Amino acid sequence: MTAVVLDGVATASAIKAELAQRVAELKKQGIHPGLGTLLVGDDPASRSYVAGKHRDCAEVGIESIRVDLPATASEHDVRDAIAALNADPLVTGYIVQLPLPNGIDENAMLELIDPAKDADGLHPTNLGRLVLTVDPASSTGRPAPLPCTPAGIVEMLRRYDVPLSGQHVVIVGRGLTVGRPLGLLLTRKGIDATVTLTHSRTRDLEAEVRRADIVIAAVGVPGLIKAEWIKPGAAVLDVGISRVVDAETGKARLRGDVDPGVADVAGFLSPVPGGVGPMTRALLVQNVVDAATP
Ligand SMILES: Nc1nc(=O)c2c([nH]1)NC[C@@H]1CN(c3ccc(C(=O)N[C@@H](CCC(=O)O)C(=O)O)cc3)C=[N+]21
Repeated sequence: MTAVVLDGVATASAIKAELAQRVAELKKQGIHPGLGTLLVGDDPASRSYVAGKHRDCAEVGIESIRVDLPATASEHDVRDAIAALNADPLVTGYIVQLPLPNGIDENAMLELIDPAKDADGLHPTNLGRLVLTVDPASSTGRPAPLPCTPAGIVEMLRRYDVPLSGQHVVIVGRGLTVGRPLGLLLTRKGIDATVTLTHSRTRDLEAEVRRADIVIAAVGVPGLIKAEWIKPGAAVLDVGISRVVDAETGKARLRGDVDPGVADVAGFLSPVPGGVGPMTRALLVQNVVDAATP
């Protein structure tokens, strides 16, 4: 058996085409969404992600405003940049690219973001709203922005008709941007998955993964999830991105958390690259467009 590939590039393109139409309508009403990015330091991976986000904005027809600070920037400099983004009327939503350099308190910086401009859904107010909203159908007012990777994962599963209600999802990794908010999102009413949230101290990871209808791996350990761990037909979504040097070619390449042999056992596979990464970016643009929509 060979898994159906969950194609994040094609799915993200479809979402961006829908967003481009919404943006054209907004512009007719004089509303111009704009994404700001704040990048501190010169990590090449972070640079390439930020560049991708600006390309997506151009594709959808929204402005993007890029703020880059050197690796030597102080926490005070970062605070000033965040205050400027909060005040800039051209920036209707923005992100602080993580990780920040050592010595800068990430959580303290996230708290400084204006929650109304929080395109990543990582301000404590918006994370709090994610916790508070068990049933989105019964909540009133503007929905809080969702963290982009969890939202992208759910959107991908929806568009491929992978059932979630009552299904057992095993998440590998408890990080701020993926595992923890994803567990909250998947257990909402209307989605209704059952979630096991595993991490580096989980006693028997293999045994947990074997029980899963859906496995979502977001830890950054190349090849951690083995084919023998996967229930035949299960959906496997790879969210890990590690840069490794290929033993044969000597070139740097991307490796996910999922061993390639999983493709022979799984029913669905979201690969790296070309899976959840592009979906994350599409849902970021969606958050910006949503925030600008009256
Ligand atoms: N505040 C904040 N928000 C984030 O959403 C955020 C962040 N910080 N820090 C880092 C992670 C990582 N992340 C990715 C987004 C897209 C791809 C992506 O498009 N990946 C392509 C390939 C990219 C490549 O070739 O390097 C793919 O998987 O096909 C990857 C990684 C967002 N993150």
